[in-house]
Amino acid sequence: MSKAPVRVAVTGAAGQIGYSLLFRIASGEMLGKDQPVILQLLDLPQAQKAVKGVMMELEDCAFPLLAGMIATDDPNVAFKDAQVALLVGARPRGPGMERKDLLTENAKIFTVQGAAIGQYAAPDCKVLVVGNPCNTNAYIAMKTAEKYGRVPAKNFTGMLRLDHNRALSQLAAKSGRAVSSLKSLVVWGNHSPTMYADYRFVTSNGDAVKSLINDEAWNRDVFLPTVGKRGAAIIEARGLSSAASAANAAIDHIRDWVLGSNGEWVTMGVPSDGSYGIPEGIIYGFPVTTENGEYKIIQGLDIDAFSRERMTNTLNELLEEREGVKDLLG
Ligand SMILES: NC(=O)C1=CN([C@@H]2O[C@H](COP(=O)(O)OP(=O)(O)OC[C@H]3O[C@@H](n4cnc5c(N)ncnc54)[C@H](O)[C@@H]3O)[C@@H](O)[C@H]2O)C=CC1
Ligand SMILES: O=C([O-])CC(=O)C(=O)O
Repeated sequence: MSKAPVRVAVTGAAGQIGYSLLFRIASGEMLGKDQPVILQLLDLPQAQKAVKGVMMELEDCAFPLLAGMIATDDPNVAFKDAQVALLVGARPRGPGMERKDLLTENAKIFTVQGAAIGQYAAPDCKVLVVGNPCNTNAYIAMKTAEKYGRVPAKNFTGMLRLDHNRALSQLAAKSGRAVSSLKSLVVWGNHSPTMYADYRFVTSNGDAVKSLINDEAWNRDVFLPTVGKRGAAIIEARGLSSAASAANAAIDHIRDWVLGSNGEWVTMGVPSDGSYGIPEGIIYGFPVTTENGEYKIIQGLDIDAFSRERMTNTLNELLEEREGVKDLLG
């Protein structure tokens, strides 16, 4: 018997990430090749015509798994009974801006959407915030939804997977090992240049990649800045922020969360439970494994002085961002 469709809400459906994301969700790449989906597409009133155009193209693909679609400018409709919610819609940054410069402009979106999720989404809805600054936006949505006591705080996550994937590719190129052979990478903290891509535990076919590379200056002076500033480099090159790679990371994040990571570590921005001294509730990039629709933070990793300094630096930025939105959360 075929499975019941899963309702997937996607915001910013008319945007560039939306255009790279929706077709892959509808083709089964996110929730599995046997899982029908209903797409619930949210965008602003002025973007509804463009959303209709995207829906026409989705129709024209005749995806066997696409069991239905709606378009709306009303968050309460878009999130109704959603089991997965991808919060993409927000203003992207342009050249010369940092992601946190978007905070005041985008933050309000996430109080409204957090309230809609808190009231109308399925109680086990898995929420991924992509719109920047994504950690703090996820925090805002989580705190707002919390007031309704339905969707648990642990279900609100932010996207560090693009940073994780970027770091994997850089490590593969430097070590000469296949990207698929690399295990146990972590990206700690905020999705911003302060993030700490920690390659100390990475192995490739049983070999320690740090020893293979054997170049601490490369880690500090090339690897960390390249990964941290990759979003800006793409804006500089394309004139637009990354879209297909961001959509790909969103698919990876939700797929692993729902279908499991088979014991592999992946990076998710999740509300801290106090692990590694990160204050509870802060949405912070942690290494996790996922199984049966739940994530578990990897415990007991050794944190050396260099790592602690980096982890504190990115935490301090998140604390500052939290301070900046406290009035919104009342
Ligand atoms: N976390 C990550 O790794 C990444 C995050 N991003 C972020 O994703 C966001 C979207 O990027 P793009 O798709 O390139 O932008 P875009 O400008 O192409 O599309 C954004 C869409 O969101 C819609 N929108 C704006 N406010 C909305 C609201 N209140 N409700 C529903 N829809 C709304 C717009 O009408 C537009 O259709 C940006 O904030 C960008 O910075 C981008 C790349 C990676
Ligand atoms: O850099 C940006 O503004 C878009 C983004 O988050 C990324 O590409 O990592």
